[in-house]
Amino acid sequence: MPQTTNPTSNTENKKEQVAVLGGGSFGTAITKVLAEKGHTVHFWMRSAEQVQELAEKGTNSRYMPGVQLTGDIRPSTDFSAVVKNADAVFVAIPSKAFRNVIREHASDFHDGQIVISLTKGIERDGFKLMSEILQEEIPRTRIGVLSGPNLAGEIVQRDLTATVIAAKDPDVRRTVQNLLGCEYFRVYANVDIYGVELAGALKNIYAIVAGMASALELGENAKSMLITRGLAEMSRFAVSLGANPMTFMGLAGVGDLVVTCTSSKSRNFRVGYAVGKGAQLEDAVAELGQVAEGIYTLQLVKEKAEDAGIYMPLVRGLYEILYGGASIKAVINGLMMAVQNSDVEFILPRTLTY
Ligand SMILES: NC(=O)c1ccc[n+]([C@@H]2O[C@H](COP(=O)([O-])OP(=O)(O)OC[C@H]3O[C@@H](n4cnc5c(N)ncnc54)[C@H](O)[C@@H]3O)[C@@H](O)[C@H]2O)c1
Ligand SMILES: O=P(O)(O)OC[C@H](O)CO
Repeated sequence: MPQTTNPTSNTENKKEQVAVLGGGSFGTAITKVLAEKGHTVHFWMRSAEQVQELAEKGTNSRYMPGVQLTGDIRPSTDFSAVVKNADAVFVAIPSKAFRNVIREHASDFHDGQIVISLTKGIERDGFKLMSEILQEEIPRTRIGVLSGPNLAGEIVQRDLTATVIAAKDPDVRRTVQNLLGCEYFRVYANVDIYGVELAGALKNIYAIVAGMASALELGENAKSMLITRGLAEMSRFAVSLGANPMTFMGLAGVGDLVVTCTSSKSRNFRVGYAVGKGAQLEDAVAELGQVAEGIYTLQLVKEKAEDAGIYMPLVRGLYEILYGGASIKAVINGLMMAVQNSDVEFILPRTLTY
């Protein structure tokens, strides 16, 4: 008989030793969730001042102003000490620095250790995702990625959300569900690491587009059209690179795309909004003071799509605006007047008449 009622919680409450690498907004948010679940969190930050502030006051005012962290949190600049005794390691280092940090400290990780990337970006050289970097630099570990509609500023307020752990090893998936799952944070599972990770990186591009549309007050219908065509475009791209299209139906796909394209709490959305209001890209990024991965992902995806012959009109249009000096109005007009084609190309193939 199919089960029609909710089973009781499958979350265990065993206390573990865990490590978080990266003292920015998301590293801080995940540290808070883990510490509130009772785990001992060894928290690596590169800034000695931030370590001191967290140790003395329980705050990270540079990245999470006004948020009090409680529980057994052990901040440190000593990478080796942080990683040494951890059963699982969560990595929240921006994509630009990710490989260097892992490579420099590769010998600190131990065989079979669980290492989970929280980073939503792509490496320029070779178009590598963070799980691929982990595989190359620390192949003795067990690798996974975590991605979903997870605005750090909401998680630290204990606002309800969910995420996805993608890993090949079922023990890694179960362990991460147990480590993080709680009354405000649910963890769903997937095996499509590449799809989950690509979805998290690609949605940042469309969040910039959506921020721009919001600044220009294009309307609610336009917002919906952009999100849906963004989904079509990102899944077309990911599938051509080997991801499973169904992943884009889940929290790491639609879920994350919707939140970042509709919320001014998203840094990528905010950059798009500022440019839509007339700011220069460099000024918008400087004003943000935090990472907006979509700026870099856009360049890499545009190049990759052109090399592979993948049709990505929103990516191309945004690139022309941000890096080619095109007017937003001309790009919108070009997009609206392009060949009208299939809605869902997995049902009705696109006609290649352009
Ligand atoms: N903030 C969110 O809501 C959120 C949610 C999910 C995923 N993410 C992803 O998490 C990753 C990290 O983003 P964030 O929001 O924490 O960024 P952030 O801008 O808030 O912080 C970046 C952190 O990285 C550190 N850092 C930068 N270069 C470093 C280096 N060379 N060595 C060591 N540390 C370095 C900075 O000191 C800072 O602590 C990004 O890929 C982002 O897409 C963020
Ligand atoms: O603030 P952003 O735009 O980096 O988005 C944060 C998270 O990825 C939302 O899930």
